[in-house]
Amino acid sequence: MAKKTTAKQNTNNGESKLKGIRNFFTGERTRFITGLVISIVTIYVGLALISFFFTGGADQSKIENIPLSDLVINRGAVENWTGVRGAFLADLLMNRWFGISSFLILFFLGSVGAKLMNLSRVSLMKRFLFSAAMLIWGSLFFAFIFIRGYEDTFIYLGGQHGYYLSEVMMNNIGVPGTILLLVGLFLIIAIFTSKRTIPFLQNVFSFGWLKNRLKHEKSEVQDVPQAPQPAAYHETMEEVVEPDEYVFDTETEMRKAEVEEKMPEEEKMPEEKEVLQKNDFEFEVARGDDPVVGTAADGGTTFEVEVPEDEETFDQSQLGKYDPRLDLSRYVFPTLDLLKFYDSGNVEVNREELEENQQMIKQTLEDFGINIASIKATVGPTVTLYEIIPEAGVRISKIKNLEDDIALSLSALQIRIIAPMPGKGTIGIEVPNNKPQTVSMQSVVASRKFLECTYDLPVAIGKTIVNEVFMFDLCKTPHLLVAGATGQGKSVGLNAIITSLLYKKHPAELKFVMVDPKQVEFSIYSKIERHYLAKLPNADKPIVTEPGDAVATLNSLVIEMENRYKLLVDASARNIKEYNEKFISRRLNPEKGHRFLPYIVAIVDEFADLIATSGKEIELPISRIAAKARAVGIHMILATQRPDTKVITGTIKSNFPSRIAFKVMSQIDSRTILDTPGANRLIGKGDMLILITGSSEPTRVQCAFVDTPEVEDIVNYVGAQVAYPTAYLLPEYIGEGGESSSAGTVDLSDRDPLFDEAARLIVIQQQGSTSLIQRKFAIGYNRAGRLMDQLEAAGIVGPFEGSKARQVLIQDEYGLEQLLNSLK
Ligand SMILES: Nc1ncnc2c1ncn2[C@@H]1O[C@H](COP(=O)(O)OP(=O)(O)OP(=O)(O)O)[C@@H](O)[C@H]1O
Repeated sequence: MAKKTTAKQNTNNGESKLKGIRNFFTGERTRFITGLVISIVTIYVGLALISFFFTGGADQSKIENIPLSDLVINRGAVENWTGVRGAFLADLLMNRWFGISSFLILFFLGSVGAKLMNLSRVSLMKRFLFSAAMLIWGSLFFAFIFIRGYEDTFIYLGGQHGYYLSEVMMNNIGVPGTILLLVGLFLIIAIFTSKRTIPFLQNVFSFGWLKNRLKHEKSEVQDVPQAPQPAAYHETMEEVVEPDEYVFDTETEMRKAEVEEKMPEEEKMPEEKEVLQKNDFEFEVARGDDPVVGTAADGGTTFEVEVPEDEETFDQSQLGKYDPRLDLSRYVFPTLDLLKFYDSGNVEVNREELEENQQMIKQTLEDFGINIASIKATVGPTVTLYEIIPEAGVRISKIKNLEDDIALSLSALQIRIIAPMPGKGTIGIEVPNNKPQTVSMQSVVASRKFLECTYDLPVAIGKTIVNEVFMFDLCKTPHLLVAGATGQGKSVGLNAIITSLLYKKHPAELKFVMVDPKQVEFSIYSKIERHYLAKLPNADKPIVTEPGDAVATLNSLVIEMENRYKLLVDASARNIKEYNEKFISRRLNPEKGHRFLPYIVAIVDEFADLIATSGKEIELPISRIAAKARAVGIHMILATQRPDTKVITGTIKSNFPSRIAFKVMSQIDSRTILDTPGANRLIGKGDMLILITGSSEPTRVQCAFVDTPEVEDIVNYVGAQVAYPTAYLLPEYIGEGGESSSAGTVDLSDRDPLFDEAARLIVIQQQGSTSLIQRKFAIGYNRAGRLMDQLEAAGIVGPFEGSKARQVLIQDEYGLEQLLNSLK
């Protein structure tokens, strides 16, 4: 047995070493260094090639037909700037291989270096195919052009490769055949390289350019007086229409189309023939494959006017794909070394503990008259699952009732019985390990499962009982309710969710709305305001901490949701993914308000406090977002310490099918969150039950641990990089009373008319409660909240204290009247 354990440990050690080696080679640092080395080598070879043009002749006799080993001994004798190795390499590449096309090898190597250093995001496969094709073509081309001069020069511009190839071609298909082959190959390469090639060729082959020129000349010769045109129209046309140098360009076409649209109706009358003639070529281009359509007889009505109006026909795909990351194209994702490594990724197995526990479980059950047919243990990071098969005839409910007895016999704080295990035909007993292991965020973020996942909003939150990384797609969840008693790992869990997303999503693709009434949980993320946060236009802080601002922000999110729906309908897209795909392929017109839509994840911490202070006012936007926002990429995470039914109401529950429960104090709380007991039997410290929409049973997961210094390192890393000019601005929300939402400072010179009355009420009642003001004066929450802010600014009440009423700082009416007088 001992041998077996040692063997297993050895295997584990071996695996973790292998993992370490793999991590080393795939790590950010290694990639960067490799990229740097490749770039330096590229520059060196580039210098060798350039030098070859000047020194190749002198070096020729010294290096030709001499092996490199002999040359190295003869160090220093060559003139090439890069020494004997450079001279040899340049001679090899230039003369013996591909000639001057060899620079394309450097082009590809440079691209590899830049990609590894994260300086560019080109597709290496495309670069490789382009470089390889042009290398062969270029070599053949230069050899063919300069074939006569080969004997008289030290430099073979096409290299020996091109020289032999062009000789073979000329012998087989003759000079004209070789020229045609070269032209054909060049055009094929150009077609694969640029989307503009085909329209360009269509224009050339249909002699469109010639017709344009003729028309242009004709109109000049006829010298027909120009119809009066609006200045703007005239100027723009001159800028856009250059028939002589005409190249197909959809962007230009669109601009022309707009100009046409701006034209007053009478400007388009048939008598202004020259205008139409001037525009004739536009129809031709719009239907490049059908030159007949573009005659003046068509009346010049179709393309220019219709395209901008009909979203379906808007198509700028010739411009290539829109890159949403372009603004922050240098953005570098946080590296894995910012996270701490707490565990080896492997669970340590304590055989003695396992056997002892098995024995005790068996014994306890036997004491209650339950015999077991078999027992099997699966060791997780913090909990071990013992699966038992009782002998025939045992009632399951009987075992379920023994939770406390088994816990007592195992001296365990909490055990959880799952009877029966879904889909397994066994009964599971989860027992906490004596030595629980911390699951580091590093181990889940660096896992292959996470790195290779293709979820839209991937969250790797921890490890299951079988030590597998547990992941879910927030897009599918689509909203999440997180609950757990204080100190059981809720904040760490929220940070783990945010961290996962930061490791996978570019700032262009994701924005967070953070609501944090405790004021301490999310303040750390302020540093990434201009990268990842969304806020109200006039909010001075990116993290929402005041209930009034929370109401305004969530209502603004509802407006954002509605706006996004309008865009989706306009684009005939069913969801944000389809919409963004259309936008990226430039089939949506930005001038009609279309834009790339980032996902928005709204995280509301201490939701219970907000419900206590704002009640329906906050519940309403939350319910609307939860019910509808999924399709437009807005997802919500609600977290609360107090999972009672007043907070997690039926409406909230029905809209949040996915839930996470950390340890809670009672079975009732567990039922409130998960609809089943069990969360009360968790062991804390990140131990949780996750119910993801679609699954009937919650999964037990040990939450990954991410410490505040780690989060700090990540936000510092992100925050130090180039950012957008501002946070993502949500639409302005006009609150009750017609005032716009504001999180700015309070102006006491502009007090609410009810200010004095409200102050008296608060001081007489000695209760700093917003809802009291609301009730007494029959006003909405927003106005009451603003009044409370003014009372705070005047020093009548203390600061916001979560669910508790504010402290009243003025003890009697006399003191208050004095203060009110001083404000006048
Ligand atoms: N996943 C985890 N792994 C290991 N330890 C954890 C984990 N999560 C939390 N802990 C421990 O529990 C402590 C409390 O966690 P956390 O601050 O997340 O609790 P909380 O539920 O947010 O509490 P509160 O609601 O009072 O803010 C942490 O400081 C840490 O020591």
